[in-house]
Amino acid sequence: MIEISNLTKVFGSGDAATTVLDDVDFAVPAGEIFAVVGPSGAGKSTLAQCINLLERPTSGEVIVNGESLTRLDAAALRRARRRIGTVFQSANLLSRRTAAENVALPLDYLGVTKAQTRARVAELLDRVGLADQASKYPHQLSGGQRQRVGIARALALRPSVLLSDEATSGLDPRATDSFLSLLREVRDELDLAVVFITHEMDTIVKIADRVGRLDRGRIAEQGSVVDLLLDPGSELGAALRPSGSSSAAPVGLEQLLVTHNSVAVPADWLSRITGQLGTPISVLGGNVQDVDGVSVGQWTIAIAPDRVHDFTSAATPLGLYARPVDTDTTVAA
Ligand SMILES: Nc1ncnc2c1ncn2[C@@H]1O[C@H](COP(=O)(O)OP(=O)(O)OP(=O)(O)O)[C@@H](O)[C@H]1O
Repeated sequence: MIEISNLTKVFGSGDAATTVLDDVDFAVPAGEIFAVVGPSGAGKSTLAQCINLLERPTSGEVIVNGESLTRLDAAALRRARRRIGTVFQSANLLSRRTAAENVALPLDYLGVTKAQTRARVAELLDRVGLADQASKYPHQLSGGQRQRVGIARALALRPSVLLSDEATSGLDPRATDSFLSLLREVRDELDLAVVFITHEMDTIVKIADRVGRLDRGRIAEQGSVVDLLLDPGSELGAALRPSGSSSAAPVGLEQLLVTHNSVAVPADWLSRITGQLGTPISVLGGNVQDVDGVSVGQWTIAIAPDRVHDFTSAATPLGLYARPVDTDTTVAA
C-alpha cells in the first residue's frame, strides 16, 4: 500500500518560487494499478521523483505500508526506498553492463553474495522472459526487451510498490501490450501496489484499475476507470473513451454523441430504438470495448432533428446518454 498525502513540491523561493505539485492526494492498495495521467508540464516527472524520494517533497508525505518515508533520516530512507521499485522511461539501463549486470545493480549495492546475486538475477530474467538474453548489452536488445530488464531490476529488492514512470513511451504497440501484460502478471504474483505514470490514455484503459488526472500540479479528478468511462460528465472519462473518426452527418440530420452510462446497456440497443421510434438512425462512427468485464462504448449517430427528443427518451432507460456533438449541452430525455 502506498499513500501520497498532501504532497506539495515548490521549486525555488521568494519571487522565483514555482509550485509544481499542489496538495496531491491518492492511495494505492496492494494489488491495484493506479494510473496518473496529465499533459506535458502537469508535474508527472516531479511526482515520480517525489514518490521514490529522489526529490524531497516540500511538504506532505509518502507512506509505504504505514511508514512515512518522508520523515526518515537519510540512512533509514536509503533502506526504506527499497520498498519502491522504479521502471523508468527508456529503462535507463547502464550501457556498459549486460542485462544480467543491470539487474544485479541494486543487489550489488546491498552487498549480497555473488552466488545469491547470480541466482536471483537468473530467476528475475527468467520471470521477464529474457533468460536467454542475460549477456546481451542494452544496445543489443529491443526497446521492449530493455523495459523488461527494467522491470526485472525494479523487482530485484522485492519491493511492495512498483512505480512505472512513462515506461511505455516510445514502445511500439506490440511491445507496449507485452509490457502491460507482464506488469499485470507481476502485480498479481507479488501483490504489488503499482503507480503507473503516463500521458497515453489508451494504456490506462488497458492496465489501470483507477486513474487520477494531474492538471497543473493538482489531482483534478480521480476514480475507477470503469466509473469514469460511464460518467458522461467526466472530462477524464471522455478522454479515456476511444473515439475513432466519424463520417459527416447527412444534410439536415442532427448529430448526437451516445455513450454508455450504465453497466447493463443491451448490445442490441440500436435496433431496439429504431424499432421503437420507426425512424432511420444513421451510425456515423462508433467504438465498443470490454473494460473489466463491462462494455463501454461511444457512437456518433445522426437523426432527424424533430426525433432527437424521442431518441433520448428511448435511450435513457437503456443506460445510454446522448448529447449533441461538439457541445456540452445535455439533451434532456
Ligand atoms: N527543478 C525544477 N525547477 C523549477 N521548475 C521545475 C523543475 N523541474 C520541473 N519544473 C517545472 O515543473 C513543471 C512540471 O514539470 P514535470 O517535468 O514534472 O512535468 P511532466 O508532466 O512530467 O511533463 P512532461 O510530460 O513534458 O515530462 C514544469 O513547468 C517544469 O518547468
